[in-house]
Amino acid sequence: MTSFNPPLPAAAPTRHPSWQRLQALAAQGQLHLRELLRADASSPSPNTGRSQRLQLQAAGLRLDARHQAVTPEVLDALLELAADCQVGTQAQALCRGEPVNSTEGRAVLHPALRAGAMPNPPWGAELAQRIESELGRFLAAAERLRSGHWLGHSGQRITDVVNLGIGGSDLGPRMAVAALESLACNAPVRVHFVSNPDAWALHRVLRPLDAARTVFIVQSKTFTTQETLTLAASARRWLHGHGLQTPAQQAPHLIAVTAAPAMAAQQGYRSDHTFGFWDWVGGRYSVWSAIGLPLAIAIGAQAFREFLRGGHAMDQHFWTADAAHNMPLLMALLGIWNRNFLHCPTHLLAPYPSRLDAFTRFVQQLDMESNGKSTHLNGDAAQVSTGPIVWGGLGIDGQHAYFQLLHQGCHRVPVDFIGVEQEDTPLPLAAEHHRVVLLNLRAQALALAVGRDRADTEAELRASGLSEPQVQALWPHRRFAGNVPNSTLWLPALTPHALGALVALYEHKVFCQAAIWGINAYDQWGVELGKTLAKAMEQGPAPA
Ligand SMILES: O=P(O)(O)OC[C@H]1O[C@](O)(CO)[C@@H](O)[C@@H]1O
Repeated sequence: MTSFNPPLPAAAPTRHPSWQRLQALAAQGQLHLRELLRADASSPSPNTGRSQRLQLQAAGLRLDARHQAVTPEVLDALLELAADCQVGTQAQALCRGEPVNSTEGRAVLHPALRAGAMPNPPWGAELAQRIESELGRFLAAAERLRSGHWLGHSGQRITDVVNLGIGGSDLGPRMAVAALESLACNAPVRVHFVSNPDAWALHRVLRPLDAARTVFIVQSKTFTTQETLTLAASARRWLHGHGLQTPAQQAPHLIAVTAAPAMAAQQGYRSDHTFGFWDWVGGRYSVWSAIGLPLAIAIGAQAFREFLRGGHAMDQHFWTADAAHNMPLLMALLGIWNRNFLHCPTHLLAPYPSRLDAFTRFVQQLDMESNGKSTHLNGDAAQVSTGPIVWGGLGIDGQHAYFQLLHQGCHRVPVDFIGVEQEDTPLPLAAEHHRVVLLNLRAQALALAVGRDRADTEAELRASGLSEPQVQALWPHRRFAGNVPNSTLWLPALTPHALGALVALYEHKVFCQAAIWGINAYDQWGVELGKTLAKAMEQGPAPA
């Protein structure tokens, strides 16, 4: 830790008049979403009204937030809150490399990793040059593996790469490789991921592999994470057991990615097989750095650069769009309305494309490790609820599992649906699959918003021929309260560019919420405690 220098003495947002106005608006009670949507449809000024303000486009993505339970007055007050909390000023401080991670005295500059040859970068040309040089190094390694120029000890071409890492050193590249499977499945090298030090997790992956054709990438920002080092030691033992006994024999089969290259060197990793990043890249924001190497191997250097360009396109939008048209800011503000004023403690992510299955787990770390905080930057205990519990999974599967609770349970759970407009699967009936998927997404989003009221339910039961006493006995069980806030994000297709934009969108959303709540999104002292205790327990009896 270099210094303790909070750039802004952020305190509870409750001090702002806009917060109090929002409280008053929430206390007044709001129209049911059914009514809001009816009013939208009959609005004399559909181009300036609620509906228009809740539909935005950015970096090729489309946000439809018309199912959010906000009136124009609420939207105005939320925008005022963003202005009061100086979200824009805080975003500029981040880009200038100020130590916005104030408890660790660190800058937070992951947007620099995806900025390419941006003119006059706020973080300086020298840093931009260092980033480009490391990017060039690891992309060249990815291409050498893909083209068969990176050979194993016995001169054989590499067919399998196994990523060993956990948390941010696993979730980002794992999610992105799965999301871009239409590119990855044609790769000349298969990419596998192991994060869990449970022996079976590694054994399951290694069982069919040929050691002479396998490369391990040991990914760890700190190079001290016990889970990853346990896996790495076991991988080396496996190489040894398959005839690669000396360090020289093992060297072509081992790559390290870390912000602590000296630690990797101490453990015997060759410097030309070590790729670096910097302490100003948080683990959960590191997929844009050399931590993205498995992704680059799976999709190739050109497509990886396209992924970076997608992220940068969202950055440009975030930095330049005015507040009312700013997609990450709007998502953050709607989340704050749901969390702090409608008192929804959880937030569901429901991607519908099966290739986005791992996206929820990725956002869980991004959001919950960043905004799971209860201290304002000025040291005060949190006066407001901060990050929600983020959960979910593939929407279609959820429909047949936990969506019942969303429709008729006692919790109000805001939802982000995610869909793709264009399907690219080479199956004869792919268009029909896509139609069914989208139909379900749209039906769920609408059902959650409007529900089904007593009159409609009664009418439906009467129409089915039931007697009046039967209708009266049954309607409460069939009623859906609705009024569940939800948004749908549309990707044009599952491309590297769209995925990059989607990831950056959620990163900026998390940033905006932290800026408003006045918390540090970039430290994680809670998980550090568990690590320290595990080490202490290894050395002696468990502390009481
Ligand atoms: O990359 P490392 O240093 O192995 O850390 C892995 C993960 O551990 C954490 O520090 C805590 O879980 C995460 O923030 C990080 O992504």
